Amino acid sequence: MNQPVIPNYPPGFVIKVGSHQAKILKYLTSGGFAQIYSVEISPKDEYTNSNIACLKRVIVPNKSGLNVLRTEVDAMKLLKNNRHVVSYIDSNAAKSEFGNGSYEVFLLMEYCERGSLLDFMNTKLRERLQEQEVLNIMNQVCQGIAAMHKLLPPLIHRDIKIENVLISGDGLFKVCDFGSVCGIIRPPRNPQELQYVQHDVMKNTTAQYRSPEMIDLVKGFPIERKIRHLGSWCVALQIMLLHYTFREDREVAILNGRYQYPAYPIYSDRLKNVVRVLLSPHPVKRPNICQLLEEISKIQNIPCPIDNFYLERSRHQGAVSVMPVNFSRANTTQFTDQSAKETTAIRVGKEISPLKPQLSPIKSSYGPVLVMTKTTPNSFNSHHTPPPIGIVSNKTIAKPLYNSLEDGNNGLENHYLSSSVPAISYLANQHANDNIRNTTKLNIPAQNSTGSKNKTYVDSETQTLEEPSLQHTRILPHISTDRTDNTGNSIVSRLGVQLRNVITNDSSASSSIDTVQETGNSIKSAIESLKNSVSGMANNVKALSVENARNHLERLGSSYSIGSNNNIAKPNSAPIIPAVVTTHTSNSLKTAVSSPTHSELSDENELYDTLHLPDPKTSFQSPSPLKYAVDRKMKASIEKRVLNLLKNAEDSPVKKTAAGYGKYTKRPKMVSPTNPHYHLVRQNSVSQTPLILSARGSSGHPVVVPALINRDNDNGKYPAKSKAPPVVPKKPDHLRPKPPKKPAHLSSLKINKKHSTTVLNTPADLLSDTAVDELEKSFKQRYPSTVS
Ligand SMILES: Nc1ncnc2c1ncn2[C@@H]1O[C@H](COP(=O)(O)OP(=O)(O)OP(=O)(O)O)[C@@H](O)[C@H]1O
Repeated sequence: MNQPVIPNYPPGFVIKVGSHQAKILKYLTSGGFAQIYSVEISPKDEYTNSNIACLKRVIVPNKSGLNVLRTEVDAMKLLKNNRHVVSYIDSNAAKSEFGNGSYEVFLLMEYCERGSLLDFMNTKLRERLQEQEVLNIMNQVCQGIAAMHKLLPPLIHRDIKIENVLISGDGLFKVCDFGSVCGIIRPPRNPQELQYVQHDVMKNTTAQYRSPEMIDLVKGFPIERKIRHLGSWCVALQIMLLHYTFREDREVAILNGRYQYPAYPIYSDRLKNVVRVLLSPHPVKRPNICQLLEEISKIQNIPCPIDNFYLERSRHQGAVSVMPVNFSRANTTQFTDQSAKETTAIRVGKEISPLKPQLSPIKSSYGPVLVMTKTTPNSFNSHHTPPPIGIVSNKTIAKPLYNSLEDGNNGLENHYLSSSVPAISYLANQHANDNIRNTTKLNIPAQNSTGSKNKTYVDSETQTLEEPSLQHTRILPHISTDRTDNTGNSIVSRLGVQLRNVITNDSSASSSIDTVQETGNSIKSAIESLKNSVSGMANNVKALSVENARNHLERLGSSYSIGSNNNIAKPNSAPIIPAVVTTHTSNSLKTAVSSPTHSELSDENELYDTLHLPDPKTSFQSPSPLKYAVDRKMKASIEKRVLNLLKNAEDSPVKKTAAGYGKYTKRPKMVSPTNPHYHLVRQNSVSQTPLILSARGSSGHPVVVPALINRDNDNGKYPAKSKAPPVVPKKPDHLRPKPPKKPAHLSSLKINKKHSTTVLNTPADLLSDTAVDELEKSFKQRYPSTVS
């Protein structure tokens, strides 16, 4: 969003925001797009019982920019009064005097006087966050996220990061900045959708917090809440724990689940296990937010602050809260009888079969691999440790203010498994204004007359408009008590507008896609996209471990012919986000995807592969000969390159160092007042430019966390015309920091083979030890549906 530069309001300046008068007290800061003030409001806010609030002022150049702000406001209204979400107070939008057709949006919200989690972490650079602190922060932030995931349809924050967690005066951690929220984004089904999703992910997420499925769209996982998009929080968590030692390329690390712990403080194996499971590159192996919160609470020895709404809905519906897992490993004896029955029912596909033809590719591949999720009842434990930092005591942890959202809803949360009816939610009906209604008519979710198994693809910008049954809209119960809608409108319906704009190539009303080329309408651009993506994939293969390269090969699935001397592109010379296409035509995988029986799925690898592959039958509704010709060619090319890589790798293993990955950040380094070795730097425009962490190695040389490999500038954006980011010259050996010698007491630690391809330039330890393995096993037993 291009923004005119505007002067700050002076203290004492009074403006009207909705039904409130706001007097500027102090200019606080500027976000990527906003000016932030503390203000005195009248009347006072009932929820916070305070007359001090925070004013966010944003100038947007046009109406489409206004929509983005409306999304934020709507999300805040839906989440209002949750104690772990920054509470909405009032808002309004008006035409601005700055720039023709521009608007000014004012958003009044609860004032979090203790600043952000980033600020807090910066005060802890020396002693770092202790386990109880980490757990407390996680617990509270997860509650905020849970409130979003609990909505029907659920909302995904997409930009959870330490800058977007604020701390209120009474020490509560709260999620803020809902400018990137969306519904579930299904996997792209064609180059046009792929381009759109790529664009959208780039625009709305922060690189270092992306989940693997956001980075590697080729895998075809839907980007959704719950386990599949906990990625953002997982990485945030990772940063909290590990921000001092995260050296190597982030995207590669995220994709491969590689991470390191600092040498101190020592975290418990149980917490490490949570991190380990959370950071699994495979989304199926990650817990949903309820399971995560349960586990965190157990480690803390406190009652879980929320009920498992997935499970409740399942029970309510007499169906299961399904999750695609490797059920061959699930210990069904741990389920209750009822659960076991339900599981069986799902396994044989009874519930989902009628809807199966509608499934999108990835849904088909997940298809019957469904298992009841198990949760353990909350248990109170009296001996808990009070949180050490300004965090609420356990006594104050109450059930969140979940309201009538649950009443009479249709319960099934993972319905992307059950239906792919493109949808806009009931929110659309409740919030839509005239502008949007026209669009929501196209996107309203179909629900059958029984109200069960309705869909969940709520969003989205990637939603196609192919579904005919849009007339049976059921308006679900009231969600928010606030219906003033000064600027409000349906979040999802607006996303529907954007999709329509993509499909109709109407760029006038949408902010997301600016050019015809971006919408991928022409065959040429589609082919370009495919080529670039494939090239990106091939290039990325080098950056991945050999093991991953093998996985790529396996996923290609057909007979290979070893190519001659194809050069592999230099590491990190292309975007890490590859396209969808080349795996779609694999016959062997078609078979695996189309009829995965229990026995067929008993092998983990097989399941893994199965889950990765979109169903070619459904991935492209009308495959053209041209597309397949391109596919074949590209597939052959990739096979050649990958095989070549494997061959070369066996001869001379790729030496991977942090210095070898991508370019280094150009950010100026700021020396922390408390610790000269480590720095946390907040970036403006954080949607595109993440927190840059840098450190000084023991040699005194700055060891800067590599910036994104697929970025070319500080805004994290691609150059306008460039197909691939520039290749960064290799750093001369003498300039590289020498990895310090491993302390003797750590030399016996078992290094995970998977991780061993990376040369780590940090004294920190890889903690893939047996104790953690044991804990993971135990975690699997307790959450068999979560971890395969
Ligand atoms: N309610 C609040 N109370 C106190 N400080 C706040 C509040 N809201 C925002 N801030 C401060 O302002 C900063 C920017 O706010 P916010 O993230 O909402 O703006 P933004 O323009 O969307 O930023 P970005 O795009 O950079 O994420 C926050 O990181 C925080 O430091």
